[in-house]
Amino acid sequence: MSLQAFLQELLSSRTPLQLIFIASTFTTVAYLALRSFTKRPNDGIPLYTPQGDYKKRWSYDNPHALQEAYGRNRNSLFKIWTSQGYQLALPARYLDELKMQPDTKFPSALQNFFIGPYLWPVEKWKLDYVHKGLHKDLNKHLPSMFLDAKDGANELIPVEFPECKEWTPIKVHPTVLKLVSKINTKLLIGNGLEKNKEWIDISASYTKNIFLSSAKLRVFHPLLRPVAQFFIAELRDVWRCNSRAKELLAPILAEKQLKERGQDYKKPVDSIEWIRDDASDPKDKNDPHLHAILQLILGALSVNTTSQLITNCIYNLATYPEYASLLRDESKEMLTQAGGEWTMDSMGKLEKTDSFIKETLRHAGHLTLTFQRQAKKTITLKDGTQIPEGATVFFPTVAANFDADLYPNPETFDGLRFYKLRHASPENEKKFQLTSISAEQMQFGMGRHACPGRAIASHQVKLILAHLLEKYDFRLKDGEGRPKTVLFQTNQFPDPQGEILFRNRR
Ligand code: HEM
Repeated sequence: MSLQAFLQELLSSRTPLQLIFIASTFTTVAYLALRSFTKRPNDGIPLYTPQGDYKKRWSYDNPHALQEAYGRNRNSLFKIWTSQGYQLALPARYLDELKMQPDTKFPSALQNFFIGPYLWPVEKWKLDYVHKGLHKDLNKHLPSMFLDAKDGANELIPVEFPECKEWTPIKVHPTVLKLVSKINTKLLIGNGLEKNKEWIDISASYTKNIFLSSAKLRVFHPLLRPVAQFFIAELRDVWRCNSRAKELLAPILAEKQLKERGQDYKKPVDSIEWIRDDASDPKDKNDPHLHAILQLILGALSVNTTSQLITNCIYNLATYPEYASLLRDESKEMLTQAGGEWTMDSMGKLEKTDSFIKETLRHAGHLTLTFQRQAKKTITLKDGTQIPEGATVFFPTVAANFDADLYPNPETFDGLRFYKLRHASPENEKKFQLTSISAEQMQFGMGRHACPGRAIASHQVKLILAHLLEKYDFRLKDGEGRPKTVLFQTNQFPDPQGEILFRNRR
């Protein structure tokens, strides 16, 4: 009998008095459990509590709450209440010392953030195959990935974006999400899966469901989650997608095994192969259940991040029309120089476009904090400061992004901000590119677990923007401002319903 059926049976056969007893016992246990969950650890690290209703602010005003906290404590470690319990915010000066700490001491806390065991029923360490495979192989194969991304953009943009003879409203985020979902499936998995509508639908909806499932699970104390999980609709959807993805990947894995026995076999370049190569447990190599979960996680890390950035860029092109012609001219010039075909080299010359995208990411990155790590052992820093065993730490990226000492007039959208910084001195050339990482530029994290996909993401965003700029003019709808940014906890999403007017260029 399933747990849900058991609970229904239990409740339906009780008298009203017994039901009152069960309900009050459950409430008391939940109350005591929640109290223990929100108890502040006594570790001597100063606590900062943002003004007003700080719990509500964490969920709905997170960027400003973090900016306020950072403004008062930017040079020291401080503790802050988060929806995952108390965590430690790092000052920028500790990042260099911490960035390459080994996983045995200081692993990424991304899995904890998602409360992985409820979403992904596999041994926890096996989820590491994703980032290990990508760090090792993705950038090695960047040239062939770039060709796939280029072909994908050429072929699919005309399919996903309509002809617009007159000004036509387009819901930007769902359109871009579908496009990126197809291109990423083509370049990361291939094997025809990019043409499978069901896979594309799963890949496009998975991220939303894993975020919502973990946000809802977090409301419950860990002791209550084994029961609560069955009542979360989005989590049931995650399980359904996991098992459907397994069925869709099984024939691809079977075909791979068959083909590799052939004499002229040439191993294809795709992320399934990178994971198969790295699988230290031989039975994982062809396990469709494990591969399904790993591919869905990879999709979640790559599809939504990239499509949110492209959506925000389009919102900004419509809001600040002065940039459209500037970027269009740049892209026309570089494409002509390259003989009419984009190459990785010519993409690298799109310096103004690179700056515009980076400024968009500074203003509206998908996460307000990055570099989330968990101390498995107490870490003593060079200045004697201790990060206690078990503590989760993060860097308040959104606060650094709006720090006036780092970025003058931080609220102003200056699409050429990083272009100007890049040309301020010869040694700045490499420091202020979209994919550059430093304590002032933490949108892709830092160190051992910094985003391995940022180079391909950068190419993809530029390719898609160059195509769209060549084909369309953009503007906001009459009387409307830029579509808003939706905030929830540490996430910032471009309005998924936002519409922009597109018109074929004349
Ligand atoms: C605009 C697009 C993207 C943004 C803003 C972004 C941002 C991030 C951030 C903030 C992290 C955590 C870094 C840290 O904790 O230090 C991360 C991790 C990761 N990203 Fe990206 N990402 C993007 C695109 C991609 C793409 C296209 C891929 C794959 C092709 C990808 C694969 C990954 C993986 C595998 C990790 C985990 C790395 C690890 O734990 O070692 N990302 N990304």
